[in-house]
Amino acid sequence: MTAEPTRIRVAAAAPYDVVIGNNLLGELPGLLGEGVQRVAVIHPRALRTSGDAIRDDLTGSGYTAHAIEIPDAEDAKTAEVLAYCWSVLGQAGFTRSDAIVSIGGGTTTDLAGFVAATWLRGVTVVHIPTTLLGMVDAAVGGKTGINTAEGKNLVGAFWEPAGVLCDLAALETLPRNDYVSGLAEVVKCGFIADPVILDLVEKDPAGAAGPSYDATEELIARSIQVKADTVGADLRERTTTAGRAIGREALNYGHTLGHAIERVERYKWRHGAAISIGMVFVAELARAAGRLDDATADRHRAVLESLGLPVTYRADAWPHLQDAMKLDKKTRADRLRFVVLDALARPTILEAPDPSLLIAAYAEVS
Ligand SMILES: NC(=O)c1ccc[n+]([C@@H]2O[C@H](COP(=O)([O-])OP(=O)(O)OC[C@H]3O[C@@H](n4cnc5c(N)ncnc54)[C@H](O)[C@@H]3O)[C@@H](O)[C@H]2O)c1
Ligand SMILES: O=C(O)C(=O)C[C@@H](O)[C@H](O)[C@H](O)COP(=O)(O)O
Ligand SMILES: [Zn+2]
Repeated sequence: MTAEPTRIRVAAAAPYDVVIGNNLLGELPGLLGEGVQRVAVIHPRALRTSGDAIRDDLTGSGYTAHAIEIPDAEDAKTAEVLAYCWSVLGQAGFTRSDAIVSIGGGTTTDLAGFVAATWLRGVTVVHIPTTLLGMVDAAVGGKTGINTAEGKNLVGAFWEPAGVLCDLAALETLPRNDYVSGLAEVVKCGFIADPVILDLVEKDPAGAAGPSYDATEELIARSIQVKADTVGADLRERTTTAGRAIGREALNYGHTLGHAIERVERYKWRHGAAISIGMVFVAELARAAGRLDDATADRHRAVLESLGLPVTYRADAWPHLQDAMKLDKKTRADRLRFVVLDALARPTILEAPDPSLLIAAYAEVS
């Protein structure tokens, strides 16, 4: 007997489910909806076999299925790859009643989501994330986009999927480094909203660093719930600061410095590794600003290090990182804005911190 999949609803304008389980392909036609004739399956080379299996399935169900193979990892999130996808869709005659399916990690779902948002000003997309990071974060919530030389995700759109299918079997083939990178976003959800996540990781960090941990499914479901609740309350990241409450920006915890590191590394680093350092940095920043207690600040380094994630970066990179942070999406005019914690699970915004605080915080991670 197969266990029933877990379903987490995302309260978008058109609400959709994130489904967590095994063998979920049977759900795909229902998500594509009525009237779809052509489906483009966008996947990286590493997932060609899975892409082919989906196309065979779709063909068997009467669709005309096209493959669009894209480069691996961040090399997919470029204007050139976007234009290539548009040209395949154009040549295959894709209309507004046709659809896109993405299968891959967060880079694939970000790119494919943006293709769907822009083709004919928006067509249906279903995401099938195959990395931990894709399942708990990238495929959920409708942020799509690409990088430019100037910064991470600088061009994009909000475009919600019709559904997200997380087949846990995909995690079995994921390289350990990529699994651990996804755990950075899981830990992020623990710090900003659901501390039970931190308890589950701390109970057995060596076990938690792989998909066969007995709490893996709970970690995934809890993280998706945090993401679904947060985006459901602020789909377009419009709640910046209303009193102490912040909206979707909370999900950007650790990303101000993290994205800057990714740019300095010319997008060759895994996202989660950069975000890990970014979270330790903002914990130190909050501590230096007198906002966060020592125990919670120290807990960041301890939990991330216990998973094998990096917590330090090159001291000499600071000027370049500062430059990159100026183009962070939370920045307003020349005022940097950081998501920090006032306490565990109490995210807020620290606006235009004194440069001495930034230098002190960076000294702690370099
Ligand atoms: N849109 C959002 O809300 C959001 C949220 C978080 C992160 N992101 C973005 O997600 C991206 C990172 O995603 P990622 O960490 O999944 O990286 P990724 O997409 O580069 O995947 C990591 C690697 O794993 C391979 N892979 C994927 N699935 C596999 C599987 N099942 N078995 C074996 N190999 C597999 C890929 O080919 C790649 O080499 C970043 O660009 C980041 O900016 C977006
Ligand atoms: O969904 C969100 O909102 C997030 O901030 C989630 C992040 O983990 C993710 O990396 C996102 O792509 C960052 O968004 P950006 O707008 O800072 O590029
Ligand atoms: Zn992220």
